[in-house]
Amino acid sequence: MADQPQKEQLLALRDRIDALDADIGKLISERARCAQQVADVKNASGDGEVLYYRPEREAQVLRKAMERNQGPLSDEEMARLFREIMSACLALEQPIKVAYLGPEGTFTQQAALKHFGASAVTKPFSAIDEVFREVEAGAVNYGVVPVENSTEGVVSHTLDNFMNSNLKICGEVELRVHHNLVVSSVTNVNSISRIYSHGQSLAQCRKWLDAHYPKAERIAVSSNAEAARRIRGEWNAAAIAPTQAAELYELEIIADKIEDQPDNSTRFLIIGAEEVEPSGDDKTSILVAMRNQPGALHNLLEPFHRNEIDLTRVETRPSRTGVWTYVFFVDFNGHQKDPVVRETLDEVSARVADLKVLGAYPKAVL
Ligand SMILES: C=C(O[C@@H]1C=C(C(=O)O)C=C[C@H]1O)C(=O)O
Repeated sequence: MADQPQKEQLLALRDRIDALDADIGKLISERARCAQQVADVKNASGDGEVLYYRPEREAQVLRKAMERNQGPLSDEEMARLFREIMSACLALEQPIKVAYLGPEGTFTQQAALKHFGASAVTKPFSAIDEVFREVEAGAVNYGVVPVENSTEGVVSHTLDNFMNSNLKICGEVELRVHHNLVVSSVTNVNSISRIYSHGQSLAQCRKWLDAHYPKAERIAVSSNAEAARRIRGEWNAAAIAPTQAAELYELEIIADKIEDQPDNSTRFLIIGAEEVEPSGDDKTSILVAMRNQPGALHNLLEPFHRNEIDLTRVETRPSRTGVWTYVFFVDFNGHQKDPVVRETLDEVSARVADLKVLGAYPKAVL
């Protein structure tokens, strides 16, 4: 092959790719037919509402795709391809409807696409409460809301919503978050005196802004995408926004990756009405209300420690009721149906004023 002219080599390789594509196409169709048959089976045995989307099964499919992978594609790249194949297959069973904290172009939309794939029908809402309400009303199957950022900490509004909601956490998504300084076609880049963004994004770029735009006024708005939309009519304004929002609103990126922490990332939760079965590598989130007494936190955490359950997060919020002083959000490794987790939760329940399992769900795969 080495002494073949380049043109012939390329022709031969392209023939080979065409043949492989034909095989891949056939196999994908066969897979899609199987998914349709799964739907038939689910319909035949289902009394009442049929569950087409199975988060635990999807996590297993993605993990297997990564384990099988021998390269040259990275495990993540391989899983992403399978993510889209599954998304398209599920859409044959039933297109999944997902509400997210919008508007279009936000990181939450990226998280929704990353988790459900491009065949999901996604709908933006302008507040976290509205996303919860939409899922509660059954207008959509799932919702996507941000919950914590690696630089700025917790998104308290999301946690507060769980106090008054019966929705379950069905999954989590992690997203590397990069910020850009963007301007519109009417901006005079030498006289930027206002910078719009979401409060969290402004905070995540604080040092960069101090160094480069110390005099500009920083204005917090409801989302990065809203910031991007706003500057289109202001000659002296810039926005901090994700690349997607810059593209959507036809803005120019004048500085990229301006976040202070290079590994800046945000975690999102998938909320839904149904509990999720164990996938083999899961997390559980609980909400605990406690009376203010000495040793209360130790009492809560001790059973986890004794049973060797890894806590991944402990967050405190004011309870907003006179009765309880503290409310804790605790995440830990394991599924609420694992025997050791069940025993631990029973023990903890007996020690606190109230305990609610917010959900057990597959750990983020991608
Ligand atoms: C095919 C199924 O239904 C859906 C589609 C899946 C797929 O394409 O692999 C996996 C889980 C479900 O979300 C199933 O339950 O196995």
